[in-house]
Amino acid sequence: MVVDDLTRTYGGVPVLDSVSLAFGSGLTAVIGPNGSGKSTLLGALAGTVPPITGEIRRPNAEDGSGKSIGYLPQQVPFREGFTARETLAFYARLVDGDPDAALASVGLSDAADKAVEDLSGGMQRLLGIAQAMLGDPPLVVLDEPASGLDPGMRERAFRTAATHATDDVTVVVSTHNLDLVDAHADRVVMLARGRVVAAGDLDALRNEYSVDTTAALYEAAGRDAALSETADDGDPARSGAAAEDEQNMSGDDGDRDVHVTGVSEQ
Ligand SMILES: Nc1ncnc2c1ncn2[C@@H]1O[C@H](COP(=O)(O)OP(=O)(O)OP(=O)(O)O)[C@@H](O)[C@H]1O
Repeated sequence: MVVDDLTRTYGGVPVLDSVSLAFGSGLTAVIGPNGSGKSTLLGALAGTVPPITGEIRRPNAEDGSGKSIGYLPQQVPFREGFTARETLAFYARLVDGDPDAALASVGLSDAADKAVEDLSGGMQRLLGIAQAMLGDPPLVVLDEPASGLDPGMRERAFRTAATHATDDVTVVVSTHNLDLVDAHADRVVMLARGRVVAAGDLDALRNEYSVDTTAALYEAAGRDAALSETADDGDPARSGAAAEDEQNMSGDDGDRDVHVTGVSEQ
């Protein structure tokens, strides 16, 4: 999947600013501070947020007829009065999926006959993940799948997402749970103020920044982005990377505002 020069504004204010990315198969985690544009990017990937400018090219379902995108939005409005199994069965009929297998994949088999309104918030989240994955779409977009879940359930949600992310399937999740990114993600996109500040293979990025964890990467890339912004404030014509190199005179690769490996800003 390719995102090419995507810009989205609200009220004239850019929320995503010239974002270009290429997503490979596997699990990509989109991270960044509150309000950095993660949900907007995921909505754009899922097709619910139309870009103002730019383009998104998505993978198609294998035979061109199945579900091509599975999407878990931040809020899932399930219809009250139906059980978890009935809810998934409704969607499963549309895409030739198996509701019981989907419930089992997120550990909800025992809750199959509970009405959705009687499920806890976390269980509803897991049901949303199962619904997004029904029909095995080649692209699954999960907006904060671990939000509101206890540690065990968070782990399960990410494991389910990672298991689903095969050579043929691209799974994109947004999250603030950086330990789960360490444990499960193949690639990372970090946003700050609507811009990509780091993107690529997680191991390669950790190497590049000489850090061991995604939390440390988050700090380092955030610091670099802030430096770039300060430099840009002084002279908008200068790139952040160039300004930073001038500041620290390090003479390294000068590539610190955008990292290109696997998931890449193009
Ligand atoms: N429908 C909308 N109308 C107006 N502004 C919006 C809308 N959706 C998002 N925004 C603004 O866009 C910015 C980015 O929001 P977004 O939800 O994409 O960030 P986020 O990184 O997902 O944040 P969080 O981590 O808090 O979920 C915020 O300033 C938000 O107020």
